[in-house]
Amino acid sequence: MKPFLIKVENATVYRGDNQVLTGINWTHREGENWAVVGNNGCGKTTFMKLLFGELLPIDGGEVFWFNSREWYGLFGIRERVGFVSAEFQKNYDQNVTALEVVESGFFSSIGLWEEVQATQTHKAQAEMEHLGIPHLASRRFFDLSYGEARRVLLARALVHRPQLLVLDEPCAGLDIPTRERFLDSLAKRARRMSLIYVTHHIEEILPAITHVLLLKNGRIFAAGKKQDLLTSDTFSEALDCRATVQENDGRFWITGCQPDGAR
Ligand SMILES: Nc1ncnc2c1ncn2[C@@H]1O[C@H](COP(=O)(O)OP(=O)(O)OP(=O)(O)O)[C@@H](O)[C@H]1O
Repeated sequence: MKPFLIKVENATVYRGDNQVLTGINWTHREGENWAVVGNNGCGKTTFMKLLFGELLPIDGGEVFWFNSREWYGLFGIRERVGFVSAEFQKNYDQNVTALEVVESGFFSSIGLWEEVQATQTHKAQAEMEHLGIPHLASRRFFDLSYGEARRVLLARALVHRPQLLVLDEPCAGLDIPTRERFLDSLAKRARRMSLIYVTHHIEEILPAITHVLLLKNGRIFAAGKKQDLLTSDTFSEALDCRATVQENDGRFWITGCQPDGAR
């Protein structure tokens, strides 16, 4: 059996007084790429925060990283796991430039507290070029449109070549050409890193994604191989609607949905 990247054992997670996740058992092994799908409020972002070490389980639940049963340490996790989340968009200083945001990816920090080497600046510029945003480099991050800022954060996550990249709805707010450009660059990277990709839109699930985790009301509804789970019946039950799922050229689409329950 291949080594695990993340193993979650019996994790129950509270946020405030809300029990958001209950009894989660899940393992991500090397060579797998996962999509995480579920309705609003089912606990996807909470689950991502658990995987990134930002939230901890209670009642004896545990999370382990990189095939070790020791506490990996937040710094160790940040070094090897890239995270793209809309929340980062709010946390940056008003005067920081887009290039500086990308450079901060080398230090897994929000903001720049260490001196940036010339080679790091070149890599950050190359990453922006690759994502089609070199023209944003000297703009204030704070002034960028939502979609522009999202692409800068993608460059930030990719620049330090993480072993595992966690993306929480990375394409939300992107126009279709930008989304497809991003997915294309992600598909190329997926050969060299593992992915966990949270989305509401199954058409974003790339051929490189091998497994799907369906969350429902804070519990795992189903987890397994993509081909087994991306079906109309499973989706209808997981999302509480009558959905029609179709595959086209390695991508999946919901071509019809009646929001009146699965049955
Ligand atoms: N800081 C918090 N304090 C209390 N409850 C919270 C907090 N953050 C989230 N929740 C609640 O936890 C539940 C799950 O939230 P979460 O953001 O994980 O869901 P999600 O599946 O990512 O939703 P969406 O698809 O809408 O982004 C929601 O009911 C939410 O209201």
